[in-house]
Amino acid sequence: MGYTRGRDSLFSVFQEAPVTSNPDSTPFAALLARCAPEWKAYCQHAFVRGLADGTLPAEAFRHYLRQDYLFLVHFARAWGLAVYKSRNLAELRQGLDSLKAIVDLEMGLHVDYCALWGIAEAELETLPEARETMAYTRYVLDAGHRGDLLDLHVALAPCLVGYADIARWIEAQPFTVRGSANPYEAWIAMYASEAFQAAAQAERDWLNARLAGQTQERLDGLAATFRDATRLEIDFWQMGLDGA
Ligand SMILES: Cc1ncc(C[n+]2csc(CCO)c2C)c(N)n1
Repeated sequence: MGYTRGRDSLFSVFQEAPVTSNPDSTPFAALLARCAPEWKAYCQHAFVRGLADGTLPAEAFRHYLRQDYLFLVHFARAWGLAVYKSRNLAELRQGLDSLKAIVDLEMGLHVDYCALWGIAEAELETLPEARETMAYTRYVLDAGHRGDLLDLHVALAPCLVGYADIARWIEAQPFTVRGSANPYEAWIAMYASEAFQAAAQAERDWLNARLAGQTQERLDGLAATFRDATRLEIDFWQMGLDGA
């Protein structure tokens, strides 16, 4: 998968913000702390544990991969919405670059990866959409429609930042199996890669810059959005397990 291709390729578009020095006292860390139970349930879900030790049933992973194709289509639309919600050229460029990265690169990589798991592109194009996919993707789009660019980014954060945290959590577990003994090695390596981790950090940095100085009332609303999106990520994992 392409995230391991290097810092100047797929995720370079996310890497403009400076690196944070103390991630534990940032506004984004405070937002995360308010959703700690949901974040833990998401990052340490049974699906994630199955990826880590390689025991996840292949059919659960296939169901997840199929629905993730549809997820990515709507995720691309969300970046299109970010373009629309932009107020200056820098924001326009950020949204457009992310949109282009998904449409021109990530979708193709996902289709290739699905093929390795025996899922043909023709099947992906005619898939019925699961309710969990609908709920999550339309929630994110609605958060962006009714709010501004910050609301949209907060709704998208569990996706980008979450998968980075998940990969790091997997790497730290004693039961994790790495290498060819684990059929999910490529998935783990992609999200654990330096390029992907840097992209997630760039998003944390962007959020920290925007969250700083917001009123308590505004932060309450954003925490609710972040919590909802995290709950919908939990449902997405569960959908994978239930599909097996
Ligand atoms: C349900 C679900 N949630 C998160 C991701 C991860 N993800 C999807 S797009 C993207 C980032 C940048 O374009 C990332 C990290 C996923 N694949 N599926």
